[in-house]
Amino acid sequence: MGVLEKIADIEREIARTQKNKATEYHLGLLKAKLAKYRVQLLDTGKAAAKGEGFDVMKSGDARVVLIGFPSVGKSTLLNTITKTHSEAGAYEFTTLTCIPGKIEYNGANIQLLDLPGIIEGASQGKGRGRQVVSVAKTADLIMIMLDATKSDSQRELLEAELEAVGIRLNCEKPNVYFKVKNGGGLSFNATCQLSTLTEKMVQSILHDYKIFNADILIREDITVEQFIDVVLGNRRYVRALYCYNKIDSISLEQVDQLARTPNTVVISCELSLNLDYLIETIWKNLRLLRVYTKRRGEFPDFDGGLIIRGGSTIEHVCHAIHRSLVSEFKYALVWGRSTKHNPQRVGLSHLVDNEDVIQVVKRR
Ligand SMILES: Nc1nc2c(ncn2[C@@H]2O[C@H](COP(=O)(O)OP(=O)(O)OP(=O)(O)O)[C@@H](O)[C@H]2O)c(=O)[nH]1
Ligand SMILES: [K+]
Ligand SMILES: [Mg+2]
Repeated sequence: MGVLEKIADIEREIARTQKNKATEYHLGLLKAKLAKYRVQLLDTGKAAAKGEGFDVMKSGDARVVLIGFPSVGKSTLLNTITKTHSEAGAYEFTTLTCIPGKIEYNGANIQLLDLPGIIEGASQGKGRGRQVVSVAKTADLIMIMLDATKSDSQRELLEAELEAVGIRLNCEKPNVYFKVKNGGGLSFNATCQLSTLTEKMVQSILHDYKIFNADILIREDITVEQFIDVVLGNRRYVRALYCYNKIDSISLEQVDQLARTPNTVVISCELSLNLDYLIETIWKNLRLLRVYTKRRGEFPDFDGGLIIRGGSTIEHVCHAIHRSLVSEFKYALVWGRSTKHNPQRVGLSHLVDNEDVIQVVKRR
């Protein structure tokens, strides 16, 4: 009998078994068996050819990726906060590919990706682990979804899997200038006190990587690991939000404690608890800005607006309006948080802020 038939058999048996105290144990065994076969399905790639179903096109203003162990409620969340349907079930590995959904908030379209659950060893390729973590690398925000009823070790295990593929969560790229050259030896400088890293360590690390000529300028107190990250260069620095689901099944005290953890939101998909706050927090973590443009003598359209990344300038805004606008740009008038007085006349390099109103004046 093939894996698919075995799965179908067990699913049938689960369906016809009445749920009660006496059958609880039997059902538990069936679900465990089902999960085992579904992992086999993932490993052998029978569910989909290698990588198939994981190359979802980026769309919208930003991408949020759901990462978590099986059955924490990732698909249920997608079903609850987007119009897309992704199969959810009480057994592990219900989801086998990448399912995209869309959150509309504050005028922005945010892509939300549901993925198979990952297990310990995912980064080494267990289950669909490798594909899942490589999708995580493309995220603007990783949502680490956890089951509030399970032990907190799940959180560290997930972090370790993401670390192992070069994802760095909630930290900035180290402020280091590093450039490999063709000759001239190693030139090492630091603009600050270093508490662990020394010139000698840097030399021996670089020798290990067969780098003998390079300029190194360290601008902040970093660790050895951070320096190795800089040398390897293929690290992704991604923001992460921790989301504990199923708070309907734990005590109020426990909810309260989890909710106080940094970068954390507690929810219940089943009872629709705190979902608005989750979406608001996603928006904040993405650091997107909404700005409004207006023509001379007219009011801005506050229902429209442009969605841009935090840290954007007037030049970025011009590009978002029209490709050729920068070449015709004379100055811009800005009303809002980014200005000292309203309106303020600014140039292309002016940093905009959320809810700014912008009027671009062209050269004639
Ligand atoms: N009590 C409770 N159960 C929930 C909640 N959200 C989801 N569930 C249940 O958790 C189980 C797993 O849900 P899924 O959405 O399939 O979980 P998943 O993380 O997508 O699972 P995989 O795709 O298998 O990795 C289902 O039986 C859901 O009904 C919740 O807020 N509270
Ligand atoms: K599931
Ligand atoms: Mg799922």
